[in-house]
Amino acid sequence: MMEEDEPSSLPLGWLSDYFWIFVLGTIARVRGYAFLQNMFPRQIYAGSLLSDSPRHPKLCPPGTNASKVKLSPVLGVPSNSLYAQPVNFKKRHEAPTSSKTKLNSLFIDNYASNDLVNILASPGCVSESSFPWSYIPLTPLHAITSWLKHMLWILLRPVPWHYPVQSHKDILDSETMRIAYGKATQQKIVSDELTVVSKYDHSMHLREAKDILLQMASSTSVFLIRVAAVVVNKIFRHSLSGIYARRCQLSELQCLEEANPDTPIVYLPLHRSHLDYILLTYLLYIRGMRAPQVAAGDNLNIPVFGRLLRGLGGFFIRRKIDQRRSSAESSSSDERDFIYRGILQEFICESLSQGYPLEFYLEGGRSRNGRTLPAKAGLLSVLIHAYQRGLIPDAIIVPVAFTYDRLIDGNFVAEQCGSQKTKESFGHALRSIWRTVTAHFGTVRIEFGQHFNLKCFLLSNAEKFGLDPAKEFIRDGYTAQNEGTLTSCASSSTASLLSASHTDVNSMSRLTLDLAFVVLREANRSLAVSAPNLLSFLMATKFRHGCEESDLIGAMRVLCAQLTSPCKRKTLTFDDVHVENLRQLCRYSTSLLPHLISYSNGRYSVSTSVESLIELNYSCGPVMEALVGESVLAAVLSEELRKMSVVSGEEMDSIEVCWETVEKGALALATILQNEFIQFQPADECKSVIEEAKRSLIEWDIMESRDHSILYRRDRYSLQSISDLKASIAPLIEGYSAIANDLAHILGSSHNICDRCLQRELLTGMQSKAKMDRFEYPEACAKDTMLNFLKVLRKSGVLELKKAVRDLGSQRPERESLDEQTCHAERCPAKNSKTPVQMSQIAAGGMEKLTDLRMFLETFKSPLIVI
Ligand SMILES: CCCCCCCCCCCCCCCC(=O)SCCNC(=O)CCNC(=O)[C@H](O)C(C)(C)COP(=O)(O)OP(=O)(O)OC[C@H]1O[C@@H](n2cnc3c(N)ncnc32)[C@H](O)[C@@H]1OP(=O)(O)O
Repeated sequence: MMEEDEPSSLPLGWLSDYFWIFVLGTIARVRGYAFLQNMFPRQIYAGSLLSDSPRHPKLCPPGTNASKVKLSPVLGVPSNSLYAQPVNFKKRHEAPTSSKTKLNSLFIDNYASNDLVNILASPGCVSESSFPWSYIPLTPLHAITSWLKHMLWILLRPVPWHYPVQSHKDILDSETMRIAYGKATQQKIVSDELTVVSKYDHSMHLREAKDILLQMASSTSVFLIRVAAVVVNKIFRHSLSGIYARRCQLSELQCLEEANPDTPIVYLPLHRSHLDYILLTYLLYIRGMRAPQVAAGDNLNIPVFGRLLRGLGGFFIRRKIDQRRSSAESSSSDERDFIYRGILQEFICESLSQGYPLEFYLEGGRSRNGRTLPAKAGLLSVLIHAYQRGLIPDAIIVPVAFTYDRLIDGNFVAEQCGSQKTKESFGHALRSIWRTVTAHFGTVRIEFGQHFNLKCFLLSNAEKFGLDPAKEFIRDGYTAQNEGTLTSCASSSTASLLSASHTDVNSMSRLTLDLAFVVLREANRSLAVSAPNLLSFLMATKFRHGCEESDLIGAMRVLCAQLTSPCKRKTLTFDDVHVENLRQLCRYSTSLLPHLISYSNGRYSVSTSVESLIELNYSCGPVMEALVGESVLAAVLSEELRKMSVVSGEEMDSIEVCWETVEKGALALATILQNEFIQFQPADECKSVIEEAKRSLIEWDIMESRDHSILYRRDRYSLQSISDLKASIAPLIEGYSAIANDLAHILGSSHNICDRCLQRELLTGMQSKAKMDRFEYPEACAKDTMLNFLKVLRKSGVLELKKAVRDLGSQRPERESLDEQTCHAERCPAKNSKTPVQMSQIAAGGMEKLTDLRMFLETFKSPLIVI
């Protein structure tokens, strides 16, 4: 496979190194070194300058003398080639520090293992063995030719598949659309109280369908993908040190695609950055695989870029499928946009049946808190439906996860502090590109989770949800008769966008959701943890008040050992966990997050502004998720220990706690935190997560297992570990507790408040408390924390939402028409508009539940005294 990838297979033999070396070697002898060096500035990195061995470059960390030896202008030479710079270059290239200074190759040793491949570098880039170093002066020219070859290598990658053009006519005339037109007509009859439908109505639906399809459809162009791949490579080699993927996973995917040409691959990545879909398409193109069609929110359909994305495989979908709907809560059949749903379903089914791979983001958008979001199952239901209809023989589901050392999209702090999301626009896109080109973001790691077959999943899980696998998922059972029931609301085998509301089709929708959770959990499991993640986690929990470097390195070693232990098996983006390497990684991570963490005189410290802490919390995400079970268990355990010490009133060497009590407390806390962590969804998964956490704590020697209890030694290590683990969820507990208190206050005095006002009041309340230093963890004042807790309150029957429809068409004054549903908030934006509002109020018996919840959360706030 690799030989095939070599750029020497290009029709560019005459550009070979040796040809140029021969021609220019002669010139060099005549004109001398200086001339060539001035002509071709070269790219040399601080780390590699100190290297005298290409395999083991001796790298210099930032802050030391050597890091002041910086780059000259960037030519875009693959960083691998820099290994070979001879030591004596050091003196000649002491250039001043610039913002372009990269630590690019600083940690290349951490990544360049045999198992990993950097998809930014072509396999044939210069290596020591293939280049005669006696011709060192010609390196710049060599760099240009090898750069050219690299670009051509990317541009001329073999494309294994012709991308078929999708026939709009077939979609518009399909059986599904016929049903959709019928349903839309019925809807019109009911809403307009008509008795007859004119021909005009039918052609109106057809026109509407055509418009929707035009807005939605992609038109993949191989030429555009080729050009985009070159541009992507060029841009990201400036701003990233590397994009690493596992060789074995890539080969496996390639084999999978080659072996199953008729079975579409469905990529389901976690969504962290706009880079996700760019890198995935780039990677697949570079490896000679089919580029997928990617579901993009229609907010990205902006001038110029919208067209470009279409050509690169993007198709545009609404973020809210029924825009006519006034709220997500109502799902009466009247408000469903059947034509849109029909087109979306048919478009996806048609692409899948033509063999296009599909990519979409189950979370429905980028995570704002660094953790995995709950799934939205609409598109997944279309996939299952396409299989049920026999349009595809099966589908290969591939969970994907990206780890960024530093997020290119900026951060989500403003949104978390209550600002509106910035609307995508042409200018915004240009600014983002500029930011990307002019800054450095470390490395990206792509991990593919364990792939599986859709058919296999459905057949083996159907019974769990009371479905008959033979009836539902044996393709041959699908007949035109079933098609009839597609829209008849009766059959459970119709989990599609056009079928009965998924709230009615319980078993099927639960199975679909289960599939979504399996994918998200698998992607989450495979997510690699980077050094900045680890550093952020430690600085946000254990070392909030700063620490000595040696303490940090010690804690990081323990954390790495815990995460890679047999019970966790997390992947780290680096292999070497020796002290010196960890020291370098910490400094490197600090250089990527300078506004959050600083290092001076051997001490690390954290910026304590609310904004910084929120951003730091984002960066902790993957570690928090990996340890969430242990953290919940630690919180409950520490409360039990505190209670026991109070009761006994004496210091004991060890304490035995009843496991059942601890487990019960942990499950209750996990249920409250279920919207924060995908690990606790669905609720019946919580128990296994807590069981697994128990095993981890035992394996890490923090506690011991007895028959029905756990033995806990009161030594410094155990107490400190419990306290550290608890600290990772402490901001959430503090946030929830503050919201519960404020809510009792707000809804106690004003019984009705529109939901938006409630959210705003809660957030501003928390923010003003944070300003007055009333929070131990100010990052608790994040919008997502508040929204997630409100969801919990609604689910547990504390709060209820009521829709208030304002009838402003009448002549009555607005206040009267609102009746008792008036929002009492002073600044209610909906007060003077016709917007229907959601009113939040305490449900019957909700106040008591809220009080219980407040008391429960309060118990976890008391700190554990570490002896
Ligand atoms: C070479 C280098 C360069 C490469 C350069 C590449 C560039 C390449 C292109 C760019 C590409 C950009 C990519 C950006 C990335 C995003 O923009 S991410 C955002 C867009 N994507 C997504 O959101 C995908 C996931 N979301 C979904 O699937 C959502 O369900 C939908 C379809 C958007 C609808 O969401 P919604 O309106 O909130 O409604 P939801 O409650 O989910 O349900 C809608 C219907 O789905 C069905 N449904 C939902 N849940 C279920 C269930 N459990 N069971 C059965 N049916 C269900 C039902 O029919 C339901 O209707 P009702 O029963 O409620 O009436």
